[in-house]
Amino acid sequence: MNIPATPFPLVPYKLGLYPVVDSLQWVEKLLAVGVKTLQLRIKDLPDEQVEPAIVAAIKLGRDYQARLFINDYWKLAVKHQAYGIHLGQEDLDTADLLAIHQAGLRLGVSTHDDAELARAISVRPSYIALGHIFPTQTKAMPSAPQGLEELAHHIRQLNGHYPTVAIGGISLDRVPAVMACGVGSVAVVSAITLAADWQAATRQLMQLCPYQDDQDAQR
Ligand SMILES: Cc1ncc(COP(=O)(O)OP(=O)(O)O)c(N)n1
Ligand SMILES: Cc1ncsc1CCOP(=O)(O)O
Ligand SMILES: [Mg+2]
Repeated sequence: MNIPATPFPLVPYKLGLYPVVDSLQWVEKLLAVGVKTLQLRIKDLPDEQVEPAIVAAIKLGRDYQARLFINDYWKLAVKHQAYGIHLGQEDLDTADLLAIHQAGLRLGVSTHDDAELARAISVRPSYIALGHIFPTQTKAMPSAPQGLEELAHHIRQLNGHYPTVAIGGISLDRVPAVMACGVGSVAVVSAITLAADWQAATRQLMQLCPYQDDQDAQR
Protein backbone atom coordinates (compact mmCIF):
# COMPACT_ATOMS: atom_id res chain seq x y z
CA MET A 1 0.00 0.00 0.00
CA ASN A 2 1.51 3.31 -1.13
CA ILE A 3 0.32 6.02 1.24
CA PRO A 4 0.21 9.63 -0.05
CA ALA A 5 2.21 12.19 1.92
CA THR A 6 -0.85 14.37 2.56
CA PRO A 7 -4.45 13.51 3.48
CA PHE A 8 -7.15 12.88 0.90
CA PRO A 9 -9.42 15.90 0.25
CA LEU A 10 -12.00 16.80 2.88
CA VAL A 11 -15.70 16.08 2.49
CA PRO A 12 -18.51 17.52 4.64
CA TYR A 13 -18.43 16.10 8.14
CA LYS A 14 -22.11 15.14 7.95
CA LEU A 15 -22.54 13.60 4.51
CA GLY A 16 -26.24 12.94 5.16
CA LEU A 17 -28.18 10.05 3.69
CA TYR A 18 -25.84 7.98 1.49
CA PRO A 19 -27.68 5.53 -0.80
CA VAL A 20 -25.55 2.81 -2.40
CA VAL A 21 -27.06 1.61 -5.69
CA ASP A 22 -26.19 -0.72 -8.54
CA SER A 23 -27.45 1.09 -11.64
CA LEU A 24 -27.43 4.40 -13.48
CA GLN A 25 -31.24 4.39 -13.30
CA TRP A 26 -31.13 4.43 -9.49
CA VAL A 27 -28.51 7.19 -9.51
CA GLU A 28 -30.76 9.31 -11.71
CA LYS A 29 -33.92 8.68 -9.65
CA LEU A 30 -32.21 9.45 -6.34
CA LEU A 31 -30.59 12.65 -7.60
CA ALA A 32 -33.99 13.77 -8.88
CA VAL A 33 -35.51 13.47 -5.37
CA GLY A 34 -32.69 15.50 -3.84
CA VAL A 35 -30.10 12.99 -2.62
CA LYS A 36 -26.74 14.77 -2.30
CA THR A 37 -24.38 11.89 -1.44
CA LEU A 38 -24.54 8.50 -3.16
CA GLN A 39 -22.49 5.61 -4.51
CA LEU A 40 -22.59 3.62 -7.73
CA ARG A 41 -21.77 0.04 -6.69
CA ILE A 42 -21.67 -2.30 -9.67
CA LYS A 43 -19.95 -5.57 -8.83
CA ASP A 44 -17.63 -7.81 -10.82
CA LEU A 45 -18.11 -6.72 -14.42
CA PRO A 46 -15.28 -6.02 -16.88
CA ASP A 47 -14.24 -2.34 -17.02
CA GLU A 48 -15.48 -1.90 -20.58
CA GLN A 49 -18.98 -3.02 -19.57
CA VAL A 50 -19.31 -0.61 -16.63
CA GLU A 51 -17.53 2.38 -18.18
CA PRO A 52 -20.61 3.87 -19.93
CA ALA A 53 -22.65 3.76 -16.70
CA ILE A 54 -19.77 5.25 -14.71
CA VAL A 55 -19.28 8.09 -17.21
CA ALA A 56 -23.00 8.89 -17.24
CA ALA A 57 -23.30 8.69 -13.44
CA ILE A 58 -20.35 11.06 -12.95
CA LYS A 59 -21.95 13.57 -15.34
CA LEU A 60 -25.29 13.31 -13.51
CA GLY A 61 -23.57 13.79 -10.17
CA ARG A 62 -21.95 16.98 -11.48
CA ASP A 63 -25.19 18.25 -13.02
CA TYR A 64 -26.95 17.88 -9.65
CA GLN A 65 -23.93 19.16 -7.68
CA ALA A 66 -23.96 15.94 -5.70
CA ARG A 67 -21.14 13.82 -4.28
CA LEU A 68 -21.06 10.61 -6.32
CA PHE A 69 -18.63 7.94 -5.12
CA ILE A 70 -17.65 5.08 -7.43
CA ASN A 71 -17.20 1.73 -5.72
CA ASP A 72 -14.23 -0.47 -6.67
CA TYR A 73 -13.57 0.80 -10.24
CA TRP A 74 -10.89 3.27 -9.18
CA LYS A 75 -9.11 3.40 -12.56
CA LEU A 76 -12.32 4.44 -14.33
CA ALA A 77 -13.14 6.89 -11.52
CA VAL A 78 -9.72 8.54 -11.96
CA LYS A 79 -9.94 8.48 -15.75
CA HIS A 80 -13.33 10.25 -15.69
CA GLN A 81 -12.66 12.52 -12.70
CA ALA A 82 -15.35 11.26 -10.32
CA TYR A 83 -16.04 13.19 -7.12
CA GLY A 84 -14.81 10.23 -5.11
CA ILE A 85 -14.05 6.52 -4.79
CA HIS A 86 -15.04 3.98 -2.14
CA LEU A 87 -12.59 1.16 -1.40
CA GLY A 88 -12.74 -1.83 0.94
CA GLN A 89 -9.74 -3.23 2.80
CA GLU A 90 -8.95 -5.76 0.05
CA ASP A 91 -9.24 -3.01 -2.56
CA LEU A 92 -6.55 -1.06 -0.64
CA ASP A 93 -4.08 -3.86 -1.45
CA THR A 94 -4.39 -3.35 -5.20
CA ALA A 95 -5.53 0.25 -5.80
CA ASP A 96 -2.98 2.94 -6.65
CA LEU A 97 -3.64 5.36 -3.79
CA LEU A 98 -1.03 7.80 -5.07
CA ALA A 99 -2.79 8.03 -8.46
CA ILE A 100 -6.18 8.54 -6.78
CA HIS A 101 -4.74 11.22 -4.51
CA GLN A 102 -2.85 12.95 -7.31
CA ALA A 103 -6.05 13.10 -9.37
CA GLY A 104 -7.71 14.95 -6.47
CA LEU A 105 -10.43 12.39 -5.82
CA ARG A 106 -12.00 11.94 -2.40
CA LEU A 107 -11.57 8.50 -0.85
CA GLY A 108 -13.85 6.54 1.47
CA VAL A 109 -12.56 3.35 3.15
CA SER A 110 -14.53 0.45 4.69
CA THR A 111 -13.70 -0.86 8.16
CA HIS A 112 -15.02 -3.77 10.23
CA ASP A 113 -12.88 -3.81 13.37
CA ASP A 114 -10.10 -2.05 15.31
CA ALA A 115 -7.29 -3.32 13.06
CA GLU A 116 -9.07 -2.21 9.91
CA LEU A 117 -9.83 1.14 11.49
CA ALA A 118 -6.13 1.65 12.25
CA ARG A 119 -5.25 0.72 8.66
CA ALA A 120 -7.87 3.11 7.27
CA ILE A 121 -6.59 5.96 9.46
CA SER A 122 -3.06 5.36 8.17
CA VAL A 123 -4.30 6.30 4.68
CA ARG A 124 -5.93 9.54 5.94
CA PRO A 125 -9.03 9.08 3.76
CA SER A 126 -11.84 11.58 3.19
CA TYR A 127 -14.28 9.48 5.24
CA ILE A 128 -14.35 6.20 7.12
CA ALA A 129 -17.20 3.68 6.73
CA LEU A 130 -18.07 1.48 9.72
CA GLY A 131 -19.99 -1.75 9.34
CA HIS A 132 -21.78 -3.89 8.88
CA ILE A 133 -23.80 -2.68 11.87
CA PHE A 134 -26.74 -5.12 11.60
CA PRO A 135 -27.26 -8.37 9.67
CA THR A 136 -27.68 -7.68 5.96
CA GLN A 137 -29.05 -9.67 3.02
CA THR A 138 -27.33 -7.41 0.49
CA LYS A 139 -23.72 -8.54 0.85
CA ALA A 140 -22.21 -11.78 2.15
CA MET A 141 -20.22 -10.80 5.24
CA PRO A 142 -17.55 -13.08 6.75
CA SER A 143 -17.71 -11.41 10.17
CA ALA A 144 -20.50 -10.80 12.71
CA PRO A 145 -22.40 -7.52 12.71
CA GLN A 146 -20.74 -4.82 14.86
CA GLY A 147 -23.89 -3.62 16.59
CA LEU A 148 -24.48 -0.16 18.00
CA GLU A 149 -22.09 -0.38 20.96
CA GLU A 150 -19.12 -1.15 18.73
CA LEU A 151 -20.19 1.59 16.32
CA ALA A 152 -20.29 4.13 19.16
CA HIS A 153 -16.90 2.87 20.40
CA HIS A 154 -15.30 3.33 16.96
CA ILE A 155 -16.77 6.80 16.60
CA ARG A 156 -15.34 7.76 20.01
CA GLN A 157 -11.95 6.40 18.92
CA LEU A 158 -12.01 8.63 15.83
CA ASN A 159 -12.60 11.62 18.14
CA GLY A 160 -14.12 13.81 15.42
CA HIS A 161 -11.08 13.56 13.17
CA TYR A 162 -12.91 11.91 10.26
CA PRO A 163 -16.37 12.03 8.73
CA THR A 164 -18.05 8.68 9.41
CA VAL A 165 -20.58 6.55 7.52
CA ALA A 166 -22.46 3.62 9.09
CA ILE A 167 -23.56 0.79 6.77
CA GLY A 168 -25.22 -2.61 6.88
CA GLY A 169 -28.77 -3.63 7.70
CA ILE A 170 -29.87 -0.09 8.47
CA SER A 171 -33.63 0.15 8.04
CA LEU A 172 -35.68 3.31 8.43
CA ASP A 173 -36.71 2.42 12.00
CA ARG A 174 -33.08 1.80 13.01
CA VAL A 175 -31.73 5.15 11.74
CA PRO A 176 -32.43 7.20 14.91
CA ALA A 177 -30.45 4.75 17.09
CA VAL A 178 -27.59 4.70 14.54
CA MET A 179 -27.50 8.52 14.38
CA ALA A 180 -27.51 8.66 18.19
CA CYS A 181 -24.08 6.94 18.10
CA GLY A 182 -22.69 10.17 16.62
CA VAL A 183 -22.21 8.98 13.06
CA GLY A 184 -22.22 11.65 10.32
CA SER A 185 -23.94 9.62 7.64
CA VAL A 186 -25.96 6.47 7.07
CA ALA A 187 -25.42 4.34 3.94
CA VAL A 188 -28.31 2.14 2.84
CA VAL A 189 -29.14 -0.22 0.00
CA SER A 190 -32.32 -2.22 0.69
CA ALA A 191 -33.98 0.43 2.88
CA ILE A 192 -34.46 2.28 -0.42
CA THR A 193 -34.27 -0.28 -3.23
CA LEU A 194 -36.65 -2.77 -1.57
CA ALA A 195 -39.01 -0.19 -0.03
CA ALA A 196 -42.66 -0.43 -1.04
CA ASP A 197 -42.48 3.32 -1.79
CA TRP A 198 -38.83 4.18 -2.41
CA GLN A 199 -39.49 7.92 -2.82
CA ALA A 200 -41.28 8.19 0.52
CA ALA A 201 -38.57 6.06 2.17
CA THR A 202 -35.80 8.23 0.70
CA ARG A 203 -37.46 11.45 1.88
CA GLN A 204 -37.93 10.07 5.40
CA LEU A 205 -34.34 8.83 5.50
CA MET A 206 -33.04 12.23 4.33
CA GLN A 207 -34.96 13.94 7.14
CA LEU A 208 -33.54 11.58 9.76
CA CYS A 209 -30.01 11.89 8.42
CA PRO A 210 -29.40 15.52 7.49
CA TYR A 211 -26.60 16.74 5.27
CA GLN A 212 -24.51 19.63 6.57
CA ASP A 213 -22.38 21.56 4.13
CA ASP A 214 -19.17 22.11 6.04
CA GLN A 215 -15.69 20.67 5.86
CA ASP A 216 -14.73 20.95 9.47
CA ALA A 217 -13.36 17.49 10.16
CA GLN A 218 -10.08 18.14 11.95
CA ARG A 219 -7.34 15.60 11.58
C1 LIG B 1 -20.23 3.44 2.30
C2 LIG B 1 -19.74 2.06 2.04
N1 LIG B 1 -19.26 1.34 3.07
C3 LIG B 1 -18.81 0.09 2.86
C4 LIG B 1 -18.84 -0.47 1.60
C5 LIG B 1 -18.30 -1.84 1.35
O1 LIG B 1 -17.14 -1.77 0.55
P1 LIG B 1 -16.26 -3.10 0.31
O2 LIG B 1 -15.86 -3.60 1.66
O3 LIG B 1 -15.20 -2.82 -0.65
O4 LIG B 1 -17.31 -4.10 -0.34
P2 LIG B 1 -18.04 -3.92 -1.76
O5 LIG B 1 -19.05 -2.83 -1.63
O6 LIG B 1 -17.01 -3.56 -2.79
O7 LIG B 1 -18.66 -5.25 -2.01
C6 LIG B 1 -19.35 0.33 0.55
N2 LIG B 1 -19.41 -0.14 -0.72
N3 LIG B 1 -19.79 1.57 0.79
C1 LIG C 1 -22.10 -2.90 0.61
C2 LIG C 1 -22.13 -3.24 2.04
N1 LIG C 1 -20.98 -3.20 2.78
C3 LIG C 1 -21.17 -3.54 4.05
S1 LIG C 1 -22.78 -3.94 4.37
C4 LIG C 1 -23.21 -3.63 2.75
C5 LIG C 1 -24.60 -3.79 2.24
C6 LIG C 1 -25.60 -2.87 2.89
O1 LIG C 1 -26.86 -3.12 2.35
P1 LIG C 1 -28.19 -2.99 3.22
O2 LIG C 1 -28.36 -1.54 3.53
O3 LIG C 1 -29.27 -3.51 2.30
O4 LIG C 1 -28.01 -3.86 4.43
MG1 LIG D 1 -14.98 -2.93 -2.70
